[in-house]
Amino acid sequence: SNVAVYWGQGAYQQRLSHFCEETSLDIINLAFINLFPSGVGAYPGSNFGNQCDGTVYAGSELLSGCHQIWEDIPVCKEMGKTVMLSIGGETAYQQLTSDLDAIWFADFLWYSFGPENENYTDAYPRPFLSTSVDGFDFDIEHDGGAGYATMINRLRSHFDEYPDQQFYISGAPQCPIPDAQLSDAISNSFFDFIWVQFYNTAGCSARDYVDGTGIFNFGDWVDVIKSSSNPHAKLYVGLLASEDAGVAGYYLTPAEVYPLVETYMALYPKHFGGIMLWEATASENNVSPDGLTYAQEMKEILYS
Ligand SMILES: CNC(=O)NC(=N)Nc1ccccc1
Repeated sequence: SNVAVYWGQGAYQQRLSHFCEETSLDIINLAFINLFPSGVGAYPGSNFGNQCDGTVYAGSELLSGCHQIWEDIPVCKEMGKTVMLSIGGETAYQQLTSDLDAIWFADFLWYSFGPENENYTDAYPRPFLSTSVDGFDFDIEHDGGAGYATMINRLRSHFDEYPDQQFYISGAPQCPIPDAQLSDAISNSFFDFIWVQFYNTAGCSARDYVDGTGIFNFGDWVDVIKSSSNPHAKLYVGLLASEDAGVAGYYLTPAEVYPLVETYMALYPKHFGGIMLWEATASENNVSPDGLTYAQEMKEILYS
């Protein structure tokens, strides 16, 4: 099973290739396309922290100088990594106000960040030049609901145009069921991976499992997946990669993670996909007494 990490919002983070050389990482979510288009024809905005050179496409907040990323995605692919582009995050403006918006946004993401198509190079920018991402992740933290199923179904119709290539859709709901932002999309469009953020909502978190409080609801999420558009989607346990990576109190030490993973990997072998971590730099800076980063500790647990 896999270790997935978010990269792009880490403090003083190293460039992407540094993490793609990390054998413990399988899937890397580039965070984030953080601003949605203001309307059909408008560009979305992006933010990758300390990366890129600060230039944007005229009249937009879409970064146009992400040289480290366009140089490193091919390295990541050579290393066998799956590179996803993550939409959303914590920032303000993310709303799909109509199906036309959803379709425009999906087309923009596909022609700008998917496989290069010479029929569209003058109509859409190529922020990562000719290199393509392997799919799109939805980290929708508010204003979700309608529109996402339309957007994802549109993306999947584009995926179908490349039958010999694998493209993926993933989502990062909070642990309460139904997730206010993504439950409609999960029911009505095909997800390959669902990584639940079991680290910022009391009552259903991984911390609850360890403390014997609340009800860690991985099993209920398996039921959500079984009745979704893709009953075979893989479900990941989302965790914080260090004490200070998110809301205080939700971090689990590797020793605390071990029994949770052993239990749920055994209970749900068909759906258990692995572990998702927020986020890459926090993991890098969280080295255990035996010298392993948190992600390396997670990989050891998955293969124990
Ligand atoms: C998958 N997305 C996230 O995990 N976002 C996230 N953890 N945002 C956040 C970062 C720092 C403090 C609180 C929340």
